[in-house]
Amino acid sequence: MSLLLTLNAGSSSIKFALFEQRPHGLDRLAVGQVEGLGERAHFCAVTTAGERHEQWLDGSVADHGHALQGVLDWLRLSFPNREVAAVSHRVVHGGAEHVEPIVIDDHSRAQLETLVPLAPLHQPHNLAGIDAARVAFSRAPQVACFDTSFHRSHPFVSDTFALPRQYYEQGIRRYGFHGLSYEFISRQLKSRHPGLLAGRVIVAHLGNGASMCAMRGGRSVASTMGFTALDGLPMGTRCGQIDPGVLLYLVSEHGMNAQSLTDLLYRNSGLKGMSGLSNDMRVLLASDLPSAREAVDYFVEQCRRELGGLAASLGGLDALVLTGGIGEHAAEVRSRLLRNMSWLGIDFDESANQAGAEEISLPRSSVRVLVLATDEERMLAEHAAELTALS
Ligand SMILES: Nc1ncnc2c1ncn2[C@@H]1O[C@H](COP(=O)(O)OP(=O)(O)O)[C@@H](O)[C@H]1O
Ligand SMILES: CC(=O)OP(=O)(O)O
Ligand SMILES: [Mg+2]
Repeated sequence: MSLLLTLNAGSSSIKFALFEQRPHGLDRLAVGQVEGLGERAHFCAVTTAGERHEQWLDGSVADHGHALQGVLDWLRLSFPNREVAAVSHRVVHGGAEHVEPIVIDDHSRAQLETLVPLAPLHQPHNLAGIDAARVAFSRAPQVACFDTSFHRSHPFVSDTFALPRQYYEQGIRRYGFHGLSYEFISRQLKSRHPGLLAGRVIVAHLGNGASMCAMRGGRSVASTMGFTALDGLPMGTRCGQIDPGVLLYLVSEHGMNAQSLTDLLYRNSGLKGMSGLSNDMRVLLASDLPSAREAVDYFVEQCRRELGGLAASLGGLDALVLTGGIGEHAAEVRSRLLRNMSWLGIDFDESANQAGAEEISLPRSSVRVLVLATDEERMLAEHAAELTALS
């Protein structure tokens, strides 16, 4: 049976998962990650059978190539004589063109490079992962799955900014991101809660990157993220929605340029910038620092505003799904987000919320509130299986 490898490459880490194509579907064989790229890299993989493999990788400054060599070595050791039939990559930006996954060739690889300025925190690393995988797994097709594709169903009003039309034509649009996560949740609704799929649903993907997606009939009709993955909700290190006048002011009065603004808005803002402590929600919730409390307050406030805005855009709400690291695990954040929302039809059950139940709305709530685990890796594998079966 063929193996599929999925890669989600970030600036300092590569997360991976290994799947096997079986007649009944895809079985996950292992998950792992290589952390500390650019410094001393650490490899860790755990098989579904429970075997754990950890090691420090050789090489003074380990890069994406070293990391994938580590994956290759582990594969040879743990799954001898098994060939990887395809490698599936999460690529954050696909622009206006890519409405579905593709098998990468030289032409598409070059085209994806032009989108680096639109996703500086992700795209360069996604492409470095692809380049390294083309070397490490030279016989396997490389599949790119885009975070933006799921949102290409946006109507024009959710896809544009209020700029002269020529900018829209030039590609300055609200693309939206976290599409693999939303697609997975949409498929989960279809299989587990089919009655909800046709309705008006908001999915909140609250992780280190955070966004919300308004869906109708399981398709995206609006998202809080825009041209880049900076807009909308505040995130671990990103600012979220900001008055563009602030940026003009920082350029004209503080002498900031594109590079210093990129560092400020992508790497040093959000929960980390506001708290001066950490980008990690767990650390902030456990802290007594007033700045940590303010950062969480701001996060919750912006989530509530966007929730109300997207519900208005949908003309009402049938279900809210919470997912991502914070959405799935931070009961306190969920509780603060859902409190005093009866006006929107949300009445939640605090004990079900604290207990980690899948459904946390009360029977009288006209909006059903679900906590569902997302799985971007499985979505990557499913796309690669579908695409390579066709080619
Ligand atoms: N038990 C928890 N309580 C509160 N926050 C949590 C918990 N587990 C994870 N998180 C938060 O989830 C965020 C990471 O989300 P995740 O979706 O894993 O991010 P990534 O985008 O890196 O995949 C971090 O802010 C982390 O603190
Ligand atoms: C698009 C995005 O923000 O991704 P992540 O959550 O992985 O940072
Ligand atoms: Mg994420």
